[in-house]
Amino acid sequence: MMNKSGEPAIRASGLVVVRGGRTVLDGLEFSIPQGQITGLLGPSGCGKSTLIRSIVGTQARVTGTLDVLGRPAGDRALRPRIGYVAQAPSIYDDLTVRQNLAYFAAILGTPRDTVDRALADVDLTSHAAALAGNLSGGQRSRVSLAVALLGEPELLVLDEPTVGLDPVLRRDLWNLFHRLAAERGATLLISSHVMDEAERCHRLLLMRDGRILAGGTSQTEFGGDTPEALRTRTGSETVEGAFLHLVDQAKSLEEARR
Ligand SMILES: Nc1ncnc2c1ncn2[C@@H]1O[C@H](COP(=O)(O)OP(=O)(O)OP(=O)(O)O)[C@@H](O)[C@H]1O
Repeated sequence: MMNKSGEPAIRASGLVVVRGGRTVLDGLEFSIPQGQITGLLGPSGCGKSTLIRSIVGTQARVTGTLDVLGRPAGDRALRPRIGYVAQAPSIYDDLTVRQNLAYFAAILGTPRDTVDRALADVDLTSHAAALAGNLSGGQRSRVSLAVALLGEPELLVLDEPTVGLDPVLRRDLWNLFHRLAAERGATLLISSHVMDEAERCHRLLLMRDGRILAGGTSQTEFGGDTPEALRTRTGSETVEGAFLHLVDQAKSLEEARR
């Protein structure tokens, strides 16, 4: 299932994205290790979704280097190897949960038993016969996640998967993410603007205003700071504290340059 070990799952160098005349990603340098959970954190509008879309190959006007599982991002051969869950759930409201999964399984050509496994993974077995249109927001996003799990992708890219979920479901989903990494060797890239989720990740990439604030290749050789390294390096008790410390540091550097 995994690539040659030692190779990063994702590697970016000089990555730039311009949208509507604005430089939304400004020369990113980072790498993401295989088989681990990397959290992509930063405030709303900092460019997380743009970076995620670049990685899964749906973003226009991407320049620089962006390699995913050993191939250039967007390469057709990558499609079955990546599971992507966007912020808005992409499911059919007039089909049941099971019908949604069976439909996507047929398109992907995955065996039928993958449907039951994906349902169990996201804890929706008891809702298999419910119409997707009648589900809560959190349940709908779990159906989207189940669709992404069908093909047992090597890389799972999840854009804010825990938004709007209650604490119990959030915990259960994070347990699932850890099982996918530990037992199936999957690589997960998970965006969030909730800093307390950072502690649940193996590695972190912190973003602000289209730039990497921490976790880029300048800090560590192999991409991503651990939450602990970030806290230690900044003398903070929490990742949120570390983030604020780095924001202030970046601001005073900018001011000193002026
Ligand atoms: N067509 C466009 N023209 C100009 N700016 C744009 C365009 N599309 C997006 N942007 C800007 O690009 C930036 C990055 O957007 P993006 O959706 O990647 O942010 P994000 O970090 O995912 O935010 P959120 O967490 O709120 O989804 C935002 O500041 C947004 O306003």
